[in-house]
Amino acid sequence: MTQQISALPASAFVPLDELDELSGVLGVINYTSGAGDPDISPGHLRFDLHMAHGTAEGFAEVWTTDRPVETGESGGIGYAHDGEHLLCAGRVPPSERYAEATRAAYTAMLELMESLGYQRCARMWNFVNDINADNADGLEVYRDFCLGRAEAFEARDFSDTSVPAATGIGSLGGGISFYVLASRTNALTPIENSKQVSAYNYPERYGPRPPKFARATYLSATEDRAAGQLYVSGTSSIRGHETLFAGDVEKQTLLALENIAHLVGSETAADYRIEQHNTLADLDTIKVYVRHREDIPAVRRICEEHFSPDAQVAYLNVDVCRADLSVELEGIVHAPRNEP
Ligand SMILES: C=C(O[C@@H]1C=C(C(=O)O)C=C[C@H]1O)C(=O)O
Repeated sequence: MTQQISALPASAFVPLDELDELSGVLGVINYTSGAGDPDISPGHLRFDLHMAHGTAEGFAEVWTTDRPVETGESGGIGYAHDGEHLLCAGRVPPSERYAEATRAAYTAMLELMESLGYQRCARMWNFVNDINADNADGLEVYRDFCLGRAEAFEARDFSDTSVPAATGIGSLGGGISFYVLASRTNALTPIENSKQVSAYNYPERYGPRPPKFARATYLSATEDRAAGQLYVSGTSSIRGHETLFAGDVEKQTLLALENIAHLVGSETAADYRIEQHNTLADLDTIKVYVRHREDIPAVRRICEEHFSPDAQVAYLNVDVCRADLSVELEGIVHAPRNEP
């Protein structure tokens, strides 16, 4: 049903012990048992995130390309690019306060994107250790991170409607690790969910500066509005701007899925002149973040009722950006459905 289009980014999940057999690699993001700094010594970007409680539950997200890859490092940001897509990564070490270092690291990354000519920022992932803990000033670490990120985007003249799709999720160590996918020429459409307040418009009660991200982005290599890819941000049990069903992981999972179904579905697509009619069964390379390990079987059961049996799905036991959220999901619609 699906086919890969080489002008668009390609990614798949690969077991950690099968990484030797890869070719044509732009980047390998290891969801593994320890964090590291970005590494370009393999001739592609390699980045370790502390997202697994042991290597047995880890996996690698591998980005491939059929073009030659160049790598480099600038201001602590490691990168790999192939002339059309850039993957870059950075890390803010564990600290008592994060806003300033986050602003600096994000600014370095946005400057790098500009200097290399990859300004269409499609997707960002942010992994925040102790995300719900207070920093040294009593501000929640996630809110502290959001403050620095917002300042960096503003300093680089990113308007709210040009911020990427993103994930901001807990991690098990390493401070704040982040990586980004940006494009040189492909058309990028940021997408919002009409059932949710845009994150960048959240009221101040969620923190001094709102989280700057789009609910999804649509990336297309041609004029054909049916042929693009859809990057779905981390999505949770939020309607309007409020958390619903705190303490009920099953209801939270169902509402998060409903949010994604609406975001990828026909009604939203029509609003953005996207000629696709996706359902949850079109989502792939899905990550499901579950706060309490004991909830994973129930969440998995609900997910399996909605996703394609062919979809790659990874379950990670980490904290979520609001203390009252137990679950969050993200994924990519890699290629369009053939039927109208
Ligand atoms: C779950 C939400 O936000 C989370 C935090 C994000 C961030 O700060 O980059 C992005 C998506 C989600 O991972 C939400 O606000 O709906």
